Amino acid sequence: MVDMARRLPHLVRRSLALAWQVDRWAAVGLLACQTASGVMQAMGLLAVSGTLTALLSSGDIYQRLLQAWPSLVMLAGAAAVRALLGITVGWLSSRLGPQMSRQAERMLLRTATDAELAAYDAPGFNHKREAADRGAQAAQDLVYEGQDLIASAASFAAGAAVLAGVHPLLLPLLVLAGLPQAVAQIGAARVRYLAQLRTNGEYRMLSVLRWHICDRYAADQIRAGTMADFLIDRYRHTTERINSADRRAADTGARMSLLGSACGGLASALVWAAVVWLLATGRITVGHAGTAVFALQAVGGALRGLVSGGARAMRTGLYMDDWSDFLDEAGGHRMRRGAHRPDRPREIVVEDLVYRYEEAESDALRGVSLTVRRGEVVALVGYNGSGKTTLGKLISGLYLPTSGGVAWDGTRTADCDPHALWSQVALVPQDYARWPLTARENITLGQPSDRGDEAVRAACAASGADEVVAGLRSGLDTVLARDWLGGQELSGGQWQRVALTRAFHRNAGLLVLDEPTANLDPLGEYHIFQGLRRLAEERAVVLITHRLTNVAVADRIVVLDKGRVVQHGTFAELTAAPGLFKELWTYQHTREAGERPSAPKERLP
Ligand SMILES: Nc1ncnc2c1ncn2[C@@H]1O[C@H](COP(=O)(O)OP(=O)(O)OP(=O)(O)O)[C@@H](O)[C@H]1O
Repeated sequence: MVDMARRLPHLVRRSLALAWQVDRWAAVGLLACQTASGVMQAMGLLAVSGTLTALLSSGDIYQRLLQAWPSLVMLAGAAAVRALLGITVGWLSSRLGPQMSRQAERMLLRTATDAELAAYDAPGFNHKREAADRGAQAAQDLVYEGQDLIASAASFAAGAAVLAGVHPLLLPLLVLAGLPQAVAQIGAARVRYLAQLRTNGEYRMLSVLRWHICDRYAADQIRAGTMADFLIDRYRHTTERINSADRRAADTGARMSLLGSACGGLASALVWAAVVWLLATGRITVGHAGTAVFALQAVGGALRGLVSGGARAMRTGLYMDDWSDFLDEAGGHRMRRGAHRPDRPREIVVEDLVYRYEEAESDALRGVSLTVRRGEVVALVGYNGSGKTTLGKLISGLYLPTSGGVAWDGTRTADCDPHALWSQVALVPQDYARWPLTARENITLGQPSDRGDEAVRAACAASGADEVVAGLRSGLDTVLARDWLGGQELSGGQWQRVALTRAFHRNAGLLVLDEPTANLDPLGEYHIFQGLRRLAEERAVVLITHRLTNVAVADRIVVLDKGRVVQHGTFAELTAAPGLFKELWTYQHTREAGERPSAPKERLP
């Protein structure tokens, strides 16, 4: 609570800034209306007090009614204005609240894309991102909670003023009576928050399972593999774990509330006893006692409102705190690199490179050194898990070395502006994204060149995707997603051609192709490798492939094994020299020739 109180001003500032950003007039109007509504409530209470004092005073009833009349008018007026303000507050809140959450989500998305790629390998990052996401959703609750708090605070202030006027003893007693409930409710809110935080991982698993179970990409495998029962069972087990954590939190919260209410009840009895005692000992009049009854109820209600609103606001504050922390630090992975803006690289030098994934027990790459030059195709080959993809990502500046260096024309990737560097990278990863966008957007990645569709068509011709586009109902305007209205789905190989077209369309100085033809037919594959030399004229090309016949196109071949470079040379050199490449080549070559191969040493049974 102390920590929360310390961070509260920062949070309030950020929330107000959020409201100001999305709709400043609604934010100002809301604050003004809430404050006015609080003032009206206070005036109403003062009017009740005035009416009661007038009616319960001694004298002629006609005179007393006449005396009470202004207060009654004030009471009715305050109630009418409050009703109007209530409607306005409701209208403005429903405008502002959802917009605040959407804005908070957008800020979160921007922060997530500004985090280092390595963040996604750190288990804590996803956890923090999810907590922040919940904070973004909760942003709109702050509007309603702030509203309740302001109203309760105004009502408390009015009641307190009236009560203090009746007798100075009553107010401190009442505040004391409210304390146990306040502590209990805030404690319960914190218990619920912590339970949700602990089950974040389970929630993530649920959403992943939901996606896998319902999405069409795995629908055939779920049916053919008769997996539905297994997956739904897994879903049930996960929900049971969440339910049991929720139940425990609810039970603890209820126990805390019960204890708080019991203590609060006893304390309230004390307050009422004090009123009776004050009346019995002639310290207050009957009129004052009547006013005290109303004021006590109003202040009690306001206090309860303050306590429960405060507890809810504190819980929302904890969620918002996660969001705010994430915005500041991107889960501890905000990109902080240099400002150098590299041109098309002439030479990329990798020197004594070591890379270890977060929390991995060993290095994925150890002591790797190589050079990639413009106009060259460098092929990376090796067994699964030998580090080829990781090396490709380090050369592209997607990861930063754990030690050693990757330098583009003499400047380390860590010292380069990452966005400027990536604008010089064209990457075809093994698992390319299938964006539910038009074919054109899928190829240009939302960044059309000055030559417009002409450049898109040239890239399509280079990858063989021209035939794919020709078969689309609306050509480049076709949305590549069957589920979407008017969309059309592509085959695996057709998607790979689109992924290659993206890279060919991009005017980048480094082309990284990770298994670029795994899904292509032999003709498509031949076409790509034929075009590779021409592409390399103006670029540095890094080619990762298991098809060793294709690496003949490379100027140099780097052979990796368990994260180390074990051989390098031209195709002719490596097929002639004994070593891993020759073993792999002999195995693949003889197999393709239909002969019975002998397995490479130590690897295959
Ligand atoms: N995100 C990750 N987190 C932790 N370890 C990883 C991650 N990605 C890869 N690794 C590990 O790093 C090593 C190298 O993986 P990498 O993907 O670079 O191999 P590869 O040679 O490209 O394999 P393949 O031929 O199967 O594509 C492997 O041991 C792998 O388990």
